[in-house]
Amino acid sequence: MEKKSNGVRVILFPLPLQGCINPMLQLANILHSRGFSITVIHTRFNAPRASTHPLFTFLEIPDGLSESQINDEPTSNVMSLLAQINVTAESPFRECLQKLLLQESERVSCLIDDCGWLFTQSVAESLNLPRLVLSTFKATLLNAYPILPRIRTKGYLPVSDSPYPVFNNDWIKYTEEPEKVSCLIDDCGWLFTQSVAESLNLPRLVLSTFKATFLNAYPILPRVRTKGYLPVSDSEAEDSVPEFPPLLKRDLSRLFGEFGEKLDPFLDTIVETTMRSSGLVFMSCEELEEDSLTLAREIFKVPVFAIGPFHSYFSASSSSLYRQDETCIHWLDNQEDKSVIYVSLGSVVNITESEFLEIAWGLSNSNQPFLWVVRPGLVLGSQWIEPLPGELVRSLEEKGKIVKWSPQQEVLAHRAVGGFLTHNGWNSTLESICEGVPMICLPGGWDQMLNARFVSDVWRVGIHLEGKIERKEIEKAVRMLMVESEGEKIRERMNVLKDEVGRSVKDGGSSSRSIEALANHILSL
Ligand SMILES: Cc1cn([C@H]2C[C@H](O)[C@@H](COP(=O)(O)OP(=O)(O)O[C@H]3O[C@H](CO)[C@@H](O)[C@H](O)[C@H]3O)O2)c(=O)[nH]c1=O
Ligand SMILES: C[C@@H](CO)CCNc1ncnc2nc[nH]c12
Repeated sequence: MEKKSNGVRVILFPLPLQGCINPMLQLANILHSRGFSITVIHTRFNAPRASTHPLFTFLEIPDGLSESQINDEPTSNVMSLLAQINVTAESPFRECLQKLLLQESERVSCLIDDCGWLFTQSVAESLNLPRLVLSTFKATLLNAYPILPRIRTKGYLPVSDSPYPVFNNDWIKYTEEPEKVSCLIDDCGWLFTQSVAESLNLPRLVLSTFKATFLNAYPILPRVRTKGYLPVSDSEAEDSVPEFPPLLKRDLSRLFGEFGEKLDPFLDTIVETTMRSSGLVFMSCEELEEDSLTLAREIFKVPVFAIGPFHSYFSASSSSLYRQDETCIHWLDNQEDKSVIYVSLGSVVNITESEFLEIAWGLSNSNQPFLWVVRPGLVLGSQWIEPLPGELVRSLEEKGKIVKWSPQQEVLAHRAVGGFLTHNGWNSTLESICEGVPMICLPGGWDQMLNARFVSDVWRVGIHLEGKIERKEIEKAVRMLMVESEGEKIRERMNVLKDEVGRSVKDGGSSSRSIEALANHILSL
């Protein structure tokens, strides 16, 4: 897939959340494999690890967050963090981008080097750089170069073969400078980037890290909130939201959380700036949501590219912000095929202590082996797993393994994993589909509510817990998915979906074609 540099640089600016950094770096890998050079501008908070991406240039900007916010990892209270950083990161971002574009305008005009260098002309030509030669000899001598070989062989002298020196071309990388910065691609959660890009005359593309169906709902979410569906009565809980299928009314309160009308100006800005952008990129594909992608074109009236999921080519684990506990892979190696339920609620969802205990008892009682990511800070008011009583820890350790952070994609790809109890963040949902792992859905809020509905009600590749974090329900769902015949049917449907999505990223598949179109679009900007 690797292509020669095309002399065009793209600037990426992820939101500083694990769930947003992963798709942005996936996009970076995809574009780099098509010949684009990549610069990633990022905040100090949740800075991606540059060392795992040596081919990209990373530029850090200050973000105005306090030391305690930066060190209080992992992220909690996403909405307020985003509200704050969307104010404080604006001018550092503008300055950084301005400086970058200024450098670009200082073009390198030519190379002047000594006539004694043998390789510089071809190097310069291959990079389209004019070359001038400096002779440090009297012109008479250089003039004689064409005839010197003839003089030497004329028989005036006895001569030995002179070996040619070997030159190392490694340092020619310096000429990567005269390239064009073609556009900015940043997260749909940034509110100020469209205006900054416009003021600098730089085209901007938007990356949605959500399913297209969810971004499509932004224009109507304020109306859905005020429509009077909330609070939802028991008799209406199962009804679908007419404006927003396949969402159910019972999903609405968790979707909006405590933010209410404070969300409206964000949603307005995002819709309006996306419409002014030069294009919209989704980490998604036609096979998963053809209708929503068509609708996105109608709503936002910009070119839309669905370019994923490319997880099988570029693992999301490489952009992990936290140290991954590799011992889980060894542990999985000792488990039977498709016997393990993997449990993870992503990087931002929080649960209460009692919910935590219910999950623990549910897993323990299910009698299935499990691998459970308990992120430090997952349980409100606790550092890590202290709320678990000692006897429970011991019984958990017999059957399962608890880690702080896993190499999730490798885990999902492991032959021993047969199910995923997930919060249905869009990344986790896609990774699970790519590896053909059926799910148990426990969404925490926001887009997760919608993703879970698709998994359980539309694609029917998972079991929905319907928010019941109760030991009996969890035990029942785990056994249903992992050992009962119902689980077998779900697994079969998941294998079909996995294959469809897998075809999309192969040569000629819809995502591959869409990447081609995106690359051409960027080159035309
Ligand atoms: C807990 C854990 C996570 N991960 C990786 C897997 C995923 O690529 C990524 C988590 O992304 P998501 O599954 O989308 O979840 P999350 O961090 O909640 O993501 C946020 O951003 C997502 C994309 O905007 C949203 O869909 C979610 O609702 C939002 O909360 O981190 C690991 O590699 N190891 C881990 O142990
Ligand atoms: C439901 C809450 C956690 O309890 C996560 C919402 N997650 C998010 N909320 C808003 N913008 C986001 N961009 C990426 N993720 C985002």
